[in-house]
Amino acid sequence: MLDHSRTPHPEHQYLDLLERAWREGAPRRDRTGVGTRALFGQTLRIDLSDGTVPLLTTKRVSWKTIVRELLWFLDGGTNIRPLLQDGVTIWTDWPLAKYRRETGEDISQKAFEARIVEDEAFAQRWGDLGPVYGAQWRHWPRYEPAGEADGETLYRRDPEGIDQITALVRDIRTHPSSRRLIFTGWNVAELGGMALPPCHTTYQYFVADGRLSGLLHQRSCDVGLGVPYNLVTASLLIRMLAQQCDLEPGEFVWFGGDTHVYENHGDLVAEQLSREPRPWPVLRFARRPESILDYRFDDFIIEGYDPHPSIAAPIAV
Ligand SMILES: Nc1nc(=O)c2c([nH]1)NC[C@@H]1CN(c3ccc(C(=O)N[C@@H](CCC(=O)O)C(=O)O)cc3)CN21
Ligand SMILES: O=c1ccn([C@H]2C[C@H](O)[C@@H](COP(=O)(O)O)O2)c(=O)[nH]1
Repeated sequence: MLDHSRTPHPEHQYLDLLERAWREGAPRRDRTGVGTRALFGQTLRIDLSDGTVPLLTTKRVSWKTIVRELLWFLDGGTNIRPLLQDGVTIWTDWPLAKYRRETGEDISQKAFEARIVEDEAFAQRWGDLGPVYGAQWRHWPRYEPAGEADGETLYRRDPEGIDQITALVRDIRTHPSSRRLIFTGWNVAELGGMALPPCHTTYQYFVADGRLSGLLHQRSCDVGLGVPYNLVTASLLIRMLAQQCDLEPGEFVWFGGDTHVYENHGDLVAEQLSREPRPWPVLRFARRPESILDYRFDDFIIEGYDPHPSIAAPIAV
């Protein structure tokens, strides 16, 4: 293995984490039954001020998938249909497993995905993940008193709920020194209805010297597969928020809770640690959209991404 400790490329922080989790992580029998090696409470610090984004170069990471997923979150989406219409299949496993379990039908992933795309009613019934990220970010449930009956107060659910994203942009603009610039998907009351409780749990922002920094608390971190996506999502958000609030990007601080490598990712670890990082690409925006909710796929221009080839690894469901 190469010595990743001496060179300054920021990707070495990720590679070191991958290596340490694999070598020193505590063996655990996890929910999926696959088994992991886990560290607890890990930090990465990534400078975004030069316009770069932490798209790993020691394997190809599909930034287009990440952009589409982020736009789906921001649109309040919780059904996999719009993702599949854009060719994004990373969320199919959960609805598929549920469908197979409840119907006993041994449908292939391809056939299931085709059916979700073709048949809207089928998608309504089987494509929803419950009140996951999009629902909490844009429509956190709120209840208002709606009269009384039999001496009990009745409550009506506000159909719009609380839009944490719009509120965040407003607060960054009006109160940049606030210590409450936070949004979260961790709605305790609704965790039970989610296909998967949020992994990239809580986002916090900080403005100083005209720069916007962001911190992500990720409670559960699949270092091999999920973290490379999560680093990009959080960085894109910082860039979008900065653009909307007329700030420059600052630093991205990643904080991982249960930070694990799956036992079946050994080949990925060995292959990836044998590779030298290349310069990170730069993100440019094609325009300045009206609001944080108006970004389109074509607004994201990634320049200078020249990664090593992708590395296939199994996902634990
Ligand atoms: N065990 C696990 N790890 C995760 O990272 C994860 C979950 N579950 N469940 C929810 C989401 C879904 N995410 C996923 C799902 C699949 C890939 C994946 O297979 N990525 C491949 C390429 C896939 C593609 O481009 O279509 C990769 O090489 O990164 C990554 C993240 C992240 N999350
Ligand atoms: O954005 C994501 C989503 C999921 N993950 C990983 C982390 C874990 O390996 C699983 C979730 O399982 P839990 O038992 O709910 O923790 O998915 C990720 O790294 N990033």
